[in-house]
Amino acid sequence: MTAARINPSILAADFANFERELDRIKTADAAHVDIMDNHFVPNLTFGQPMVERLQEVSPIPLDLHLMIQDPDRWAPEFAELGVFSVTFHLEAATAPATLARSIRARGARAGVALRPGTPFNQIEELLEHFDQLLIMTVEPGFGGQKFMPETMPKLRQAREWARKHDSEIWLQVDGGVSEDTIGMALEAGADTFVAGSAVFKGEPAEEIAKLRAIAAQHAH
Ligand SMILES: O=C(CO)[C@H](O)[C@H](O)COP(=O)(O)O
Ligand SMILES: [Fe+2]
Repeated sequence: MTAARINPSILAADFANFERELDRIKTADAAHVDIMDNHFVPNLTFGQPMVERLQEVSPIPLDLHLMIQDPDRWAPEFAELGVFSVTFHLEAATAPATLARSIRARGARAGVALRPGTPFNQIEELLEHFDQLLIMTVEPGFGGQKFMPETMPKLRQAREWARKHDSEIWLQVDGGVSEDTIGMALEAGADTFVAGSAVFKGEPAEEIAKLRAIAAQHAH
């Protein structure tokens, strides 16, 4: 497996200083941007003008996590902004495979996310259309929640699927990822790690390096 990717979530950053905060995580692989619409989840964050500006100032690629209703309508517009990846929730989408094609056609990687309660078999048949699968390890909506180990069997199923299909799909986990929990997700087959509070609780560059070091140990 290639080296683990660490994507800090700017949901845990200082909202008054995004340019500076993005600079503090420049050693990461991508900045994870949580888009919430106060309908799909009970929280509200950023819209397109904000993403457009983040895209201009960020030294690293943007990894968008859309926690919104009607992604069929909005995800292509976000992809249009030139971001690295756009992930929408399966539970909110009407035509997931068509949407994946439309995201890719705009030059972004297409991702699909599953809530903790959504089983793997609901995405299995469609997974070949995606570049990345996001397995939520908390209920989407808020940072700082506790990692749910009960989502690990689903991650194992996804890793097994990738092996069987000789697929290079990235398997991402998001929610409660820290020095204490990243090992569990690595063992279950994740290769991309979103961490908000764990990165911004201290000096981000140091916290990113710690997570990378743990991942490197697991690789051997
Ligand atoms: O999608 C999310 C919440 O819905 C965030 O990306 C996630 O919660 C990251 O925060 P933390 O690492 O603090 O759990
Ligand atoms: Fe997220």
